[in-house]
Amino acid sequence: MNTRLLLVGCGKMGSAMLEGWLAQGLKADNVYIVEQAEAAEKLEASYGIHGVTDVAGIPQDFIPQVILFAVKPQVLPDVIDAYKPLVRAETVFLSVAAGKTIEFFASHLGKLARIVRAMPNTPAAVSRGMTVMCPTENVSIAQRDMCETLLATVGLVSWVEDESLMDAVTALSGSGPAYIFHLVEAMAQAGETAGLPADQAMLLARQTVIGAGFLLDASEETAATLRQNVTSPGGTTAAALNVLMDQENGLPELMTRAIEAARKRSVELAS
Ligand SMILES: NC(=O)C1=CN([C@@H]2O[C@H](COP(=O)(O)OP(=O)(O)OC[C@H]3O[C@@H](n4cnc5c(N)ncnc54)[C@H](O)[C@@H]3O)[C@@H](O)[C@H]2O)C=CC1
Ligand SMILES: O=C(O)[C@@H]1CCC=N1
Repeated sequence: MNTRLLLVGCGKMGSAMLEGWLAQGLKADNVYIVEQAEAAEKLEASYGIHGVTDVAGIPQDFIPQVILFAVKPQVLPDVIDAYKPLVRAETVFLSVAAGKTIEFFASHLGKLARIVRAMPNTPAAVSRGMTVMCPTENVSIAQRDMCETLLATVGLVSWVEDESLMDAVTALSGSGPAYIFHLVEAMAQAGETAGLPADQAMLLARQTVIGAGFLLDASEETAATLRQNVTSPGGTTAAALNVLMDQENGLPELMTRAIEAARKRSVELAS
């Protein structure tokens, strides 16, 4: 956790990873963050990290091993060119921006830039993230290992060689936490419709999703077996699952449409 890190953008995703890394012992002194003035000051005050508002604020003798872009995909074209002077063999450019391709980074930073396109998710803040990465060929094994070590401290890591799969990854695990939070909202709403007071319905929905997640994590059984363990033949769960698992209008069909919409949006964000 002694990686020299330059983090560009520290909003919801950047701070989720940063909180996870600091909790795991990343030395604040090894981190520079480029952010807007107010955010940079807050980061300095709360974490003792070097916050700057511009690449020009980074000392010449700070040679980052990783430059992590965590700004919105839409602002990257205005931001990226300022980092071209930092291209060096010992520096990996790691991007978490949805949709932004390796070709986009190479076209701005040049062919010598070592680039890893990554897709994390916000549970990284509690070290339960899922990150998928895709490297350029010039990224050394040691640099792949360094990126993997960094992201593995805040969750699980997986790699893909085929970059086009990053759109599906983004749609599944990148956006996925939002689907689960919406599931909590939908269950609470349905509980209210079934007659429960709003705050009690939310308590039950939250704890059921949290408990199911913990059980899934602790158990060696598949999700299908854990589902079957709840389902008594002819009982209440079977009645609900008849609705949720309906071939035409059930959750699998709805989820397929939702994930396809997210995947298509990821493709669009490339341009
Ligand atoms: N929020 C999420 O769950 C996930 C987000 N991502 C990706 O992470 C990136 C950031 O997303 P969020 O954190 O959600 O957005 P955000 O809006 O919370 O954070 C972006 C940050 O960039 C800062 N910023 C804007 N212009 C800047 C500049 N010129 N230099 C430095 N910082 C600047 C903003 O002040 C803001 O704090 C996006 O590319 C998104 O696709 C990836 C995976 C999951
Ligand atoms: O919604 C987005 O575009 C980003 C990428 C994955 C999660 N949040």
